[in-house]
Amino acid sequence: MNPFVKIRRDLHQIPELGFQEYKTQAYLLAYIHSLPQERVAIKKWKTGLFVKVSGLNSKKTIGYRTDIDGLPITEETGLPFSSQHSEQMHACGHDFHMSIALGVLTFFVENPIDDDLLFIFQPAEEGPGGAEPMLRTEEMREWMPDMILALHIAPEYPVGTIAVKEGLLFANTSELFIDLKGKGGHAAYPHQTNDMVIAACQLVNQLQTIVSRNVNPLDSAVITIGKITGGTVQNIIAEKARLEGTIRTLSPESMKKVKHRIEAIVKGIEAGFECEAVIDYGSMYHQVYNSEELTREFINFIKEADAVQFVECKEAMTGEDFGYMLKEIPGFMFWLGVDSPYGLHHAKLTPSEEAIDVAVRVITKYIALKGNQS
Ligand SMILES: CC(=O)N[C@@H](CCC[C@H](N)C(=O)O)C(=O)O
Repeated sequence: MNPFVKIRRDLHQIPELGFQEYKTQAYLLAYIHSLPQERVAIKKWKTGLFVKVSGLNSKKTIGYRTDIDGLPITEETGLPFSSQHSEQMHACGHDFHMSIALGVLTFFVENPIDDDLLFIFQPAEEGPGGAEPMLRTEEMREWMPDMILALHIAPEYPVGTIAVKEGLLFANTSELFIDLKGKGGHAAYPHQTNDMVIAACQLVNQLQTIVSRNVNPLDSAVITIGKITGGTVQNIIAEKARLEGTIRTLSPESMKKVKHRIEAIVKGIEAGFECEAVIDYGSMYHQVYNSEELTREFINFIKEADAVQFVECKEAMTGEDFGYMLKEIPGFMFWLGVDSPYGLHHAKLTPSEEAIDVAVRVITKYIALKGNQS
């Protein structure tokens, strides 16, 4: 078995949520320590890692970033190497991202190039976000890359496909939490209460009018409420309810407008139901904007490469805190085809492991080309 497929399977069994990636960090460290150490320097940051591989005659540093956290999902793949952690799963491919990063890292430890390489193993991509605080660290300042790249698995594309575009690739995101508090009471006396289950239902419906009525149809936005909680038991009218969701927009300006509308609608619910509402926007991610020049060059490289097909994709409403890194460092993110019948964030996501070797080969070739140019 390809050693990086084995690594993917090991990591798949130990998914951990943002900033709790202790076993993952220990696994990554044990593997990296097993490599020849002459050119390797490691710095821990919370549950993440910075790993520098020194070049032979460095003029610049090339960064490669992988995320390392899992999601709160109960796995339903039935795979023999399924998650051993209850209600946690690598359902967004970060096990793939990490094994590919280790494959690339191993190659350059064994085959050094001119330039230095910085591998960033970043916690908490699914939330609350590790990229922005990592950027502010002394370690990052000291080892700041001159360019950076990252990938994300794409279940909808076949293995051997790389999909990318110049400019905007992923949306601006903001989490959304709304707490409603009214007056609970006996199920048979609704006239004496302010029912927060009804308020929450109304609010969800009204929030969905923002995208259809307030956002320019030629622009795009998404408001998804992924979780509703409220009430205590079937014959008590709920005093409290909570909505948890996320907002996606194609520009920071649209994000402001959507939030303004959310606040107006929530005020209306407060007035209409005589209840209190508190909005919390949680964490926000800057859009992923690919450097035109580097992406164009990468696309030309892919077009020439054996065993990979280039697909020019459209922007997606997914979010990625890698956007913060791209705000400060020229670079790009791309989609790697992994051909899964179930999509990202699904309990049955089963990406094809053949994509791991494809990715390691293509990325090492690209980095070798860039890192021997000085
Ligand atoms: C690639 C991907 O799926 N990323 C996540 C990022 C989530 C950020 C945050 N927790 C939010 O929901 O706004 C995504 O859901 O797009």
